[in-house]
Amino acid sequence: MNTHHERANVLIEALPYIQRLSGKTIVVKYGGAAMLDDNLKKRFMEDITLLKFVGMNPIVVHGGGPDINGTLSALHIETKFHNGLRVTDEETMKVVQMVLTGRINKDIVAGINACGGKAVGLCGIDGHVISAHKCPPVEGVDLGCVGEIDSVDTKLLNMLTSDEYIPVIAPIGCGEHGESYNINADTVASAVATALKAEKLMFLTDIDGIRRDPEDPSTLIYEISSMDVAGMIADGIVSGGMLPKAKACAKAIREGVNRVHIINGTIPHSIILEIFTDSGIGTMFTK
Ligand SMILES: Nc1ncnc2c1ncn2[C@@H]1O[C@H](COP(=O)(O)OP(=O)(O)O)[C@@H](O)[C@H]1O
Ligand SMILES: CC(=O)N[C@@H](CCC(=O)OP(=O)(O)O)C(=O)O
Repeated sequence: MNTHHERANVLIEALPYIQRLSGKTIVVKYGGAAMLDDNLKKRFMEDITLLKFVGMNPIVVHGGGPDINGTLSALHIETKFHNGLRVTDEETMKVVQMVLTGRINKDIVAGINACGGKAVGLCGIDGHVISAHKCPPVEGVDLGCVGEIDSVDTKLLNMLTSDEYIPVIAPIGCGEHGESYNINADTVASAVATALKAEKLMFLTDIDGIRRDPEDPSTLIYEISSMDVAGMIADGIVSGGMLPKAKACAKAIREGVNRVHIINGTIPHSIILEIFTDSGIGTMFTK
């Protein structure tokens, strides 16, 4: 991009998207490789800050699975997953809460603030935003402190977004007796977007979207109906960490979120590319 004219054109092309999404809630699930690379992290913080400055209401829900694994391993605590969910005993729960609400949440908040935004970090315990109960056993496996969401209280989130703040949410839920629950961040992003009737929900991950063959980039599915997700899970096409993500996407679109996308967080400024272009990127979910 060389001339002033070309630069101005780029900004003008963004105008219809800014007009359409101004005042609208955009929930972004931040996770995977985009969270591990410093350069990508910086680009992510810039994108979120930009969305706020052009009048949208971005909300970040973050994960941190790899970071939790690293800390557990340093503490010689075994990591176990079942169906993409961490089997979370009491000891593991302490580490999960420490890593998510302590280190990761504050890193993201500080990063957005350094870009000129005003981020506020919280988890589902703060303001009792996410009420949860213990998840029943999955295929006979007791997942310990893994929670299922009962409700999302939108009051605090609306207070923040209607002002100059950007909420950054760690995926911890709160039980009725004050106990903490570990909830998959994709599930939290979906529930938050649904409760807020968000215009858009985007999942940043380490792959370009849902593929028919996870190993073959040419099999990327550009558009998928939420009705087809269960079949793809049953056929074993969607597995591992993509399981909660695909379920979360299908649920959000069925429950009224207008647009739901899985996009590749390893592409710098992937959020901007998705929002400010007609073709978008990644896998888009439809009803
Ligand atoms: N059909 C599929 N298409 C794409 N990725 C898939 C599929 N099935 C399983 N996966 C796996 O899911 C991973 C993404 O999930 P995960 O690593 O948990 O992401 P995140 O950390 O962003 O939540 C991909 O890297 C891929 O290995
Ligand atoms: C129940 C459950 O699995 N919770 C997740 C919460 C973090 C998360 O979801 O992180 P990613 O988005 O990076 O996978 C966990 O303990 O890893």
